[in-house]
Amino acid sequence: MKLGLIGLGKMGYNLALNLMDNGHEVVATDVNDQQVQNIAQDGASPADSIRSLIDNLESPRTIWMMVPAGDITEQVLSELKPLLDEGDRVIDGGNSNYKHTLRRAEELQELGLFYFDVGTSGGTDGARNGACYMIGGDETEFRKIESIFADTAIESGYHFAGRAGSGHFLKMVHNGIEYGMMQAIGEGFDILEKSPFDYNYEQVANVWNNGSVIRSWLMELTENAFSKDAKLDDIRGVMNSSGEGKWTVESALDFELAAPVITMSLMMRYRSQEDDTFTGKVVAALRNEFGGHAVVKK
Ligand SMILES: O=C(O)[C@H](O)[C@@H](O)[C@H](O)[C@H](O)COP(=O)(O)O
Repeated sequence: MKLGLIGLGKMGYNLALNLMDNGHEVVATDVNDQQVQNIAQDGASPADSIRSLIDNLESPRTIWMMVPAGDITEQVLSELKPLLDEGDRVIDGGNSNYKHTLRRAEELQELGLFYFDVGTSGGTDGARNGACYMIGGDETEFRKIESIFADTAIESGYHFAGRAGSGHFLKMVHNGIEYGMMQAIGEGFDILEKSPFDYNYEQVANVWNNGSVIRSWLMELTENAFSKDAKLDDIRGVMNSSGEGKWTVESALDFELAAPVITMSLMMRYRSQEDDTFTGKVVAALRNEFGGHAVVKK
């Protein structure tokens, strides 16, 4: 089918190529003109603005947004809304907070538009060669555009989860799990690193990928990383985060349930942003006060 794609970053560009490989016609735009020219050379119809993208599609239009979650998604949507006609469909393929998705879906519904939240996993390689989609929205309408997901997903790699919001909620929890799994892998290698043995981490990850209980894509990526830099000497252990883990923990708190692994993984990411902590200073000072225990001076 013919569809519009807004956002030609690492994910969007690869998705455009994937869609075209699978016989879909893509009208694409981005704030970066160079990316628009590049994708035109790769076979898409270039649009120099959102308005021109809309003008190049017939209603009911399908517009796939592959832009960063938050303010940018909000801006693109407010630019899009007045240009769309009743029955048009908007897909949010970013990692949006599901609460924002619920609000946006309602706002679009009032205008007679359909909103699909599509949590997309698998990174840039997935976007290019077969992604994993977690999809929320109107089911009848979803069935009309199902082919764009079926064709660009890995085999059995898309799931219609239910009403609007359910796709992004599912992706959020997926990412919470991702935090916990990565933290556990990191801690395991840290214990190996402090051990009296001299392990080769690439080989360790490799053997764990062959038949062990913890074999996984994350362990394959671990193996890749160690194959490039045996002790990861070139990078610092600063772990950034873009929100999904925090929202997962917020949901657990809202539901008053225990999610200690995901919560601690998130806290460890925050901790990694600081070289020293005030908490540590206070505890060290207290040990010194009550027991005369030594403190490490600056
Ligand atoms: O499933 C995926 O492909 C990932 O979850 C991806 O969507 C996520 O955005 C990044 O891994 C960064 O997430 P953090 O910045 O929160 O670590």
